[in-house]
Amino acid sequence: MDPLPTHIPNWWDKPAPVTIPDGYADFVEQFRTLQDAMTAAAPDAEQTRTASRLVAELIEVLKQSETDEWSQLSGRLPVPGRGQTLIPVVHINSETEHESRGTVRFGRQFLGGNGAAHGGAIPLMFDDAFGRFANAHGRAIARTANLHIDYRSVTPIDTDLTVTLRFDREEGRKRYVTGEIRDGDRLCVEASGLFIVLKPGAA
Ligand SMILES: CCCCCCCCCCCC(=O)SCCNC(=O)CCNC(=O)[C@H](O)C(C)(C)COP(=O)(O)OP(=O)(O)OC[C@H]1O[C@@H](n2cnc3c(N)ncnc32)[C@H](O)[C@@H]1OP(=O)(O)O
Repeated sequence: MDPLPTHIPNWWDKPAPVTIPDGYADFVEQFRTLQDAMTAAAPDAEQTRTASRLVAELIEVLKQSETDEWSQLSGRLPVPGRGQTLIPVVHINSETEHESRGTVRFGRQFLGGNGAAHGGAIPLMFDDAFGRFANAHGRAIARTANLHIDYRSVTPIDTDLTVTLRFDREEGRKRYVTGEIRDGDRLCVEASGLFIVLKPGAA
């Protein structure tokens, strides 16, 4: 068994504190709604031109504050989903160092087909949720080594689903986590992941 490193100098240490402007969390949520609306829409030519012009304006506004990875707001915010508009948001309702319980709702942007969530959105959700949980509660920083997903039944979009994550065990630098998604009592997904604590100096 590898000894745990005593210090983990890595990219997690790099970001400087940021100031989150008023309204930023609402903007992030609006952006997610935009992605859902985009997916659900069937605009005519006039609506397409209008939407395209407005998105071009939005891009121009955001590019005015373009910055490097260590100064951007997305990905490190104390708002649901850390301001990551690509990732399905898990809202945590209760958490201990061993178990985390919450909800997720796959919006229209995550549609795979026929009302079911896209099979790729589900591991994306678990990688982020497991990653946050495996690194929480004072644990040293670890990265995903593997992720296993069993699609037990259809995961519906636009439905509040329960998410459970469990920190199963730690063996040296290896952390094993498991999880599931349920629609009511019905099991939709079972997942497991291996996270490995970075070696000293690993980037
Ligand atoms: C607060 C912040 C909030 C932050 C909130 C954050 C939320 C976002 C989180 C997202 C998380 C990610 O997506 S992270 C990005 C996706 N992951 C990556 O890019 C990782 C790429 N891979 C790597 O960097 C590396 O392979 C590592 C770090 C995973 C492991 O490399 P290493 O450190 O050199 O480890 P190594 O010595 O080879 O192996 C150590 C032990 O693990 C085993 N091992 C290694 N890889 C595997 C594997 N895939 N499957 C099984 N076992 C494995 C080895 O056999 C060995 O076992 P034994 O001989 O000791 O028994």
